[in-house]
Amino acid sequence: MIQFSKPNVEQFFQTYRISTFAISQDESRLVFSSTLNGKFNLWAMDIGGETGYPYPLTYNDQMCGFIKLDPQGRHILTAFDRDGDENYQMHALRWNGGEPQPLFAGIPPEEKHHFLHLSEDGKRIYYSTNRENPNFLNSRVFDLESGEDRLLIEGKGTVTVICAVSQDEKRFAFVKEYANTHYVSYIQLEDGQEICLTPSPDEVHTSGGVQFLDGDNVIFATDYDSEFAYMAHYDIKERTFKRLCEIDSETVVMLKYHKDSRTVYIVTEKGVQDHLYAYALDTGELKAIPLPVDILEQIVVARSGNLYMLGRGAAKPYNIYRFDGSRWTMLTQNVVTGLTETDLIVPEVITYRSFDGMEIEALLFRAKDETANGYTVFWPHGGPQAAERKQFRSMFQYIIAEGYNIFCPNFRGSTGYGSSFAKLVEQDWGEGPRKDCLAAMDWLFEQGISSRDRLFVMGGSYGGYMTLLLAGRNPEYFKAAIDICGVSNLFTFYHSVPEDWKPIMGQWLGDPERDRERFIKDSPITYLDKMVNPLLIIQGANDPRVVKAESDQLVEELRAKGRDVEYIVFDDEGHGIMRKDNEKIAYARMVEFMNRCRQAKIQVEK
Ligand SMILES: CC(=O)N[C@@H](C)C(=O)N[C@@H](C)C(=O)N[C@@H](C)C(=O)O
Repeated sequence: MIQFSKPNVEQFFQTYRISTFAISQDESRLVFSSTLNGKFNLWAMDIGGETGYPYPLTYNDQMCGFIKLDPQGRHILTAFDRDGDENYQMHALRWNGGEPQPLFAGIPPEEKHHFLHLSEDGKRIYYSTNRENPNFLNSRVFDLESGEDRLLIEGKGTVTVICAVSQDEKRFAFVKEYANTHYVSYIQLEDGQEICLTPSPDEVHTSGGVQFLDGDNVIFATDYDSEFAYMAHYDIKERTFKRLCEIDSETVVMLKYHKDSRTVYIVTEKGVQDHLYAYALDTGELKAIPLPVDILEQIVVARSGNLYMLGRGAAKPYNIYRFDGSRWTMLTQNVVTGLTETDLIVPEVITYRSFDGMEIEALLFRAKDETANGYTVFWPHGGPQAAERKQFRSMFQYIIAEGYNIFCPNFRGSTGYGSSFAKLVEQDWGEGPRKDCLAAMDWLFEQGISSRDRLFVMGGSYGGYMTLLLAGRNPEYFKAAIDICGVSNLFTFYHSVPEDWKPIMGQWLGDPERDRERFIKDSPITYLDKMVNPLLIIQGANDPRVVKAESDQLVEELRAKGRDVEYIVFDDEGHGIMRKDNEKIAYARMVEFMNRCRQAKIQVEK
């Protein structure tokens, strides 16, 4: 029989990313933002038949923040940033695409818009912006016909964002954010009165995802007085709060209401996987809907009741699906060219005990016997209040096909394991989570999966920070490390984050004056002398979250000491690597770097 050679980096990157999508009101047209031609652009597919063929709508090669189709099919509303700077600015496009037209003329490059809602008649856009209020944001309504742009909600005290609009556009919901684990939703009434949706705004809790059932009733997700967020109801007339639907050990992360059938679609997260349910408002019946993916990124409920979903799985790239009440149809055929799902690796979900007895969940991807090289890549995730989940990553599948195992611990601070667990990283970036990583490495050694000579550490953003901190404090545990846009210095990071993150920095990370000693202890740059393992550092020049200076300062210091540091900067990237040509360069360099380090004799004191 013909023997095919093993897949190379090219093959894994024939898949594309999809970041968001929209469906036309008559469900004949799907518009999505994707790297189908290598860089993010908008694409359309006519899906009146069972499937369609994608055709391009833009050629500006930029990420978009949202897509909204005019209900009468006159135009498309969207927002683009510039090469990863995350300053998404609203634009309109002709229905059949072309050159995007800015909605606001002459605005500065640092202005950004978060779209929320387009009125039923397609005339008014509700959005939040940093214009005139860079730290706390303002929410406004822009009239597309008259050009009037009116202030609705002024952000005061902390970041404040509009999150729902009643059907008659007289009442608005907005959310005040104090931390990733503390945000509170309110309703603004016609007379300007503000009503908190939970019994006490002073209790630390989350409440968000508000949906108006009608002018007087809203549903939302909250963890008020609970470890896991549930669906709650608020009656504005009666001023009453009620728990409506709780699902054991699952966190409600998204709600979508379908008015005609009085059904709420509930998305929950539980550890490394998502779940979907249909909840009947009139009977309280809750039905699980089996999913064709592990992770749900976005759902849209059409007027007909059809569900559209963007999702991915451990061995399934991003795809958009339609659910007609009985079966899912994959509308975008995004697969790894030439491979089947059985050629790809799905992870085992394992648990291990950490230094203080806490149980930690982790994903273990094992390379196939025929390709395994005996080495393992240890991947601390970003966020830090995110989790590594069963989400397709071309990079992972490529590295595994090259023979490496990958291990991803959901250390304390990860989401999906309850509110208290997520809070454990707050103001403790470098101690508890790092010790969870060391306990995971010890577990890998005890199980015979890896050893100190056969382990690499690699991560992005907070994961890059943890990689660098481990390299500085515990270099004897592994051979070499790869940092992708990681924080190197908590003092400079604190001052360089986007202006609208500043109100939450104290709760999230701490205060550089009050917590000076801890900032020094938890900054990787404090440990230059011990940072002796070879390092590969990758950075986007336009990253607004972890700015390039974070990588520059570390590279400069280490090179001055004569250390083995490779440094790659992508001029057209922001926080992470999004463009396919850059992905191929970066991931091929990672594998080359690890292959080189495997051969080299590296002396780290054990
Ligand atoms: C609400 C919000 O945006 N909070 C931010 C402070 C936040 O948590 N951002 C993270 C998603 C993030 O970008 N963190 C970096 C450091 C990362 O690890 O990716």
